[in-house]
Amino acid sequence: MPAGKLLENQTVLITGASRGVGECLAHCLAHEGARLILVAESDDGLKEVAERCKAEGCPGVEVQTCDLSDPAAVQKLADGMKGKVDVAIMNAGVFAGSEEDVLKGNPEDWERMMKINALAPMRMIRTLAPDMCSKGKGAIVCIGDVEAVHTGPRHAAYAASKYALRGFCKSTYEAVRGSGVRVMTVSAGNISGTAMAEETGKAGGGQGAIEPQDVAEAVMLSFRCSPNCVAEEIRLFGGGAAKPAAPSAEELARAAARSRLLDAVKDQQRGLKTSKQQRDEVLAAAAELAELQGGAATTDADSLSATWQLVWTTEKETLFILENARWFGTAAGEVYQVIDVAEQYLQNVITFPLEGAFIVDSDIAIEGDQRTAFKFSGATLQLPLGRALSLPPFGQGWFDTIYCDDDLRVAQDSRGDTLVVNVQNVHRFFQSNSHKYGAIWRMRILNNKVVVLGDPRLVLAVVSRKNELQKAPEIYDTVDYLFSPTGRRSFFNTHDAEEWRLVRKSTAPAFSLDNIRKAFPLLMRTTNEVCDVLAARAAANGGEVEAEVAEAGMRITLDVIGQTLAGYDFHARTYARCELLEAIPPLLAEFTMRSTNPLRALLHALLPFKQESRLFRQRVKTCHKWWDTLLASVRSLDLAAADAGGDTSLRACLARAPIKDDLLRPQLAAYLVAGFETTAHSIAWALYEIASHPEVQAKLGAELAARGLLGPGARPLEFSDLAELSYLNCVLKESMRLHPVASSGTVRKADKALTLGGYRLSAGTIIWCPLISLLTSSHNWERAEDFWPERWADEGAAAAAAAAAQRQALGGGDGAAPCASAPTPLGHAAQVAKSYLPFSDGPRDCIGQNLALMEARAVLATMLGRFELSVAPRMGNREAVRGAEVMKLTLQCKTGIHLGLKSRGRAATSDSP
Ligand code: HEM
Repeated sequence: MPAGKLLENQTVLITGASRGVGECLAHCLAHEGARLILVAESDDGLKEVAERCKAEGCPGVEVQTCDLSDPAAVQKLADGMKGKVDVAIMNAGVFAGSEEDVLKGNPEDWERMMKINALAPMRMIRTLAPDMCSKGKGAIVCIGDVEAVHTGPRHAAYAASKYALRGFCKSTYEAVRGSGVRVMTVSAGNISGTAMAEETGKAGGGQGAIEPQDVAEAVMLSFRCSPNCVAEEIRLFGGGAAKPAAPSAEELARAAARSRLLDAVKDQQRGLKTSKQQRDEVLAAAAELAELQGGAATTDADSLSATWQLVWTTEKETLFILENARWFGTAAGEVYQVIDVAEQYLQNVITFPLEGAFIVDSDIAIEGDQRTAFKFSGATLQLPLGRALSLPPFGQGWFDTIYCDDDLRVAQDSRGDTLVVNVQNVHRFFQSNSHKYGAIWRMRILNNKVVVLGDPRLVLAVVSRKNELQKAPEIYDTVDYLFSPTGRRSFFNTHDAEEWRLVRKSTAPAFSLDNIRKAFPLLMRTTNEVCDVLAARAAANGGEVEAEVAEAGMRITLDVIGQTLAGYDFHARTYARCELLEAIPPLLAEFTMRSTNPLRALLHALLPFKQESRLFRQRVKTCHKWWDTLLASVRSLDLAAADAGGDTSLRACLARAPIKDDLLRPQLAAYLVAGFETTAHSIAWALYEIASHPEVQAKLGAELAARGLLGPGARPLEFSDLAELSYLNCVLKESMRLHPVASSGTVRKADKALTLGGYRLSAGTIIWCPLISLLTSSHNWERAEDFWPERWADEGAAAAAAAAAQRQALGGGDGAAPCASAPTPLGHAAQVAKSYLPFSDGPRDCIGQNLALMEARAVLATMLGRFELSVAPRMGNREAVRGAEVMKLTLQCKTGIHLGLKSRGRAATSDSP
């Protein structure tokens, strides 16, 4: 065990340790190196907690059962602990009876509560406190309730028992003060998942609920307190975190008007193909949007400064150039407006691919809430081969920003023209350029020459074993610092082919279908627990609730990867606060931006005190702390036992790999990062598509019903069902095509000169293979932009063959990759099917694809079996959802994927809410 843990060599007793706060405490304390004595009324669940603590590296765990309502049993327990424990945490408590008021309560229930909640801990303290005082050290913590601080008309006897405990603790605190022994009460209200919450019908939390993990963290805080001071009481109330507010009527109206505007400009080629009627529709939608914004200030540095891309305009000069670029021997590319308010600078750019551009520079000055004045300061016509023609400045004017949000801006200028611009995502940039320029095209990132591929055959040639091109350090090195404080690289981003081979080979057995299948029971438990939480919320809300399903997916996949990778349980499925879930998404967003703008790293280094820089450092530090936790957990595995039992889990494979800690740490980080977000967002996009297509949902419902997997009386999903749910597999496959979470694909570097697609590439060229270009281009697919699951299912022989192949892949354990055996597309040649590469291809393809597909299929089947889905109004229409796409290493929806979940009435399937 690494030195320096908070409770190293200390023995801690926890009562009520089989669940809830007691269980969370056990995990926290195990991490801090404590030996544990876990007590509960029965064995139920207690041994499992003990096993998990051992797996997390706890140096010693003992379990004891004790009926705390029996004074003799309590005294026996207390006597046995004398001289043995350094810390005693009195956590067990009951809420007996009902919520009735004092006039209707049952005295027998009162007696039970007094015995367990007050008299048992009092007896324990009476025995243990003097013993600790004689040693001059120790700590006693009682888990109380805020009902003993603020009492209402109900729960009278329960409150009385907690008052008694609080009083006894406070008095003991005074009595032992100065002896070196600490006594503290943690009073918490409405802890979700506790006996009280369950018995009062609040299981699963609700508004103002506190998670067991929150209480455990408060207790841990007291151990971290300086020895110079003592905490007497900590009171915890729910409602600290802002509850996601339901969208207001104004927000919904704005979202609808925004969608109308985007719909109106669609297919109009930036204004080149606009009829008079369409023009009036666009202007009316823009005016409506401006009015709904209520004249709120739209012109400030934050909202204006960005690189905006033209969506639609009435400006004649711009439309003239776009229409007639071919007269100058070129094609018109994109039109950008680059605004930097701090530098008082605006640049209008019309690109002429591949290397030309017409650039007009202006000085700007903000003149009011909406008005920005500009004055042209120069113009340049940039021609291929580095030639440029300077033109003189020629005028001035102003524009009013009538509407502006994070991604969309509408402006009207001094000549009466209207301009609709948006912020473009990097994946859509790749997609649209590949569509326009075809199989292979060039771009630059700072000084780097980049060649982008949109043809599946070229991509396959680049990623194949034959070429074995290494990943481009210019792009992948940005994540080094996240994966390891010392900059050691993982096999995901290493430049060292030998190191990659070693780790890939050592861990490959963990991803065989036979091995993945062993994680199925864990996956189902985790999925059902998350569904239980959502179902409890729906029940408390009349049967239906709005949920953010990407988060639900991440809570499932994080717990699964934590257990398979390191035998570590994050408990994310309980909806407890989870540091990694908070830290990783914004970090991945930052690293994605760094890969196309390396100057960001420099900015963070130059301005270390900016809030953005501080947050970045803090989050990276949090991740580094967790990598250490995972490392300790992997190293605590009993390898001899694992070898004897033929354990080929990822944890065992990594523990066995002949690598030292400094190299193992980044592998754990890479596996964790690659292994949960990707799958969760794929699940969320598929659920979105299902919710958006009622006919698809109905067909899926019928498929599940036919197998007894739908609604209240459904049987549990089994592993063998996954291969048989052929329509569900088509839906997932199509959704992963249309929303490829690994849109950026893979980026390689030519180590020597090579010929590709007839072009000679010099050594050092970066070769970018954005998978989105393969997966969504109309060069490769019929109805490329449509969600069309049926493309994967032929009614006749092809479907039967595909299902058989799939059965073999997921059930047969022959090691074949499931994507290779999934249905083939309708009406396309096999060669076109090669465009379907959501997991990349070749020796550096996704090692986790079997796990990912099993997870996605099982979660979709379970959620659909338990809920009917609808798209929440706050999502807006498809155009709005597309506008909210964002690449944060994975492709996701900026605002989350909010769906209405209507419970199908199945009872909870897990013990804990
Ligand atoms: C739907 C979910 C997933 C998708 C779409 C996906 C996609 C990909 C893609 C496209 C690559 C190649 C990246 C590159 O070349 O830069 C990749 C690599 C990788 N993936 Fe996944 N992945 C998914 C889930 C997972 C899971 C669940 C795990 C782990 C348990 C995982 C672990 C990895 C690792 C370690 C690599 C690097 C392999 C190497 O370089 O040899 N992925 N993934």
